[in-house]
Amino acid sequence: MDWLLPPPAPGSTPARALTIAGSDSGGGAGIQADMRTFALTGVHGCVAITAVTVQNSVGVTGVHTIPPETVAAQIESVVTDIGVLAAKTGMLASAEIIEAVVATCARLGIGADDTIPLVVDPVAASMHGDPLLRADALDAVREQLVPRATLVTPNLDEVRLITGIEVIDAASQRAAAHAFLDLGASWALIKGGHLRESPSSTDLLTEGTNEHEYTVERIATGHDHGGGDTLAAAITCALAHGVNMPGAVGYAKRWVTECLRAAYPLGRGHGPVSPLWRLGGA
Ligand SMILES: Nc1ncnc2c1ncn2[C@@H]1O[C@H](COP(=O)(O)OP(=O)(O)O)[C@@H](O)[C@H]1O
Ligand SMILES: Cc1ncc(COP(=O)(O)O)c(N)n1
Repeated sequence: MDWLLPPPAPGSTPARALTIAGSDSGGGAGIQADMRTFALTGVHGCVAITAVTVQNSVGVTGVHTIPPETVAAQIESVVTDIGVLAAKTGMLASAEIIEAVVATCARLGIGADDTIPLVVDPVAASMHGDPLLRADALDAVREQLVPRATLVTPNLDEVRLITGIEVIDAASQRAAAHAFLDLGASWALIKGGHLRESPSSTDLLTEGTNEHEYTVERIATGHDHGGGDTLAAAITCALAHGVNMPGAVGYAKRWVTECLRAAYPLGRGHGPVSPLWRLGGA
């Protein structure tokens, strides 16, 4: 495991990262997935909660959004005191919350090259198909959130929703990446996990000039809840450690692949990908 990020020395202040996302009461996705990956990577995680979801392994039965000014205040509070080296967004729930997050990030130098990298996972729905973003928030995603992103990490359903592009092969995956760059993201990572009939899963990263492909043989598991969050959280950790973008994505792919291998059943539905493999159980 010589590819892992170095752990902090005991008692020293670790790298800090911020997640701006929703809470998953089932503990597999959202804020909880991010904090699992942050902690097991040796990164101190700060949080700005955008929504409380009532969620278990079967689905989402309730969403209670946090007032946008409280979301903004959480970000401001931790960034101005604790200081973060990278940040990510997950479920942002509404156009009002997106506007508050983008304005606060702009003021604090998060994203769009103001030095603190911002990873945007444009979460629209849970894996069960339950909505996590209001339909009228898509314009705010396109016009405000994506242009702030140092990196945007959509899955193929989010690509279709945000750009209208149906990814079916390498050419349409490339077109999707360029559509996100045209919207204003600095880098785009188009995840291939949803091409379920393919024997491998390929993610494509580009900033418009260079392309990087990350291919992993498809792991057979019904337990992949929180996979996208875990990938984006691991990228955020690597960026907080100063790794460059292609290296950070390479690191995160190895991380999420181990987490997919270690995924476990939970409840009556889909279990989570698991960073608990890091604890080294037999
Ligand atoms: N069965 C699988 N085997 C290997 N890698 C996978 C598998 N499913 C998803 N991945 C990878 O996990 C990450 C999350 O992917 P994806 O499922 O596309 O997004 P999301 O979790 O946001 O829906 C990506 O890096 C993807 O390539
Ligand atoms: C609070 C929250 N954030 C994100 C997801 C997406 O994760 P998944 O696609 O695995 O359901 C989720 N289900 N809940």
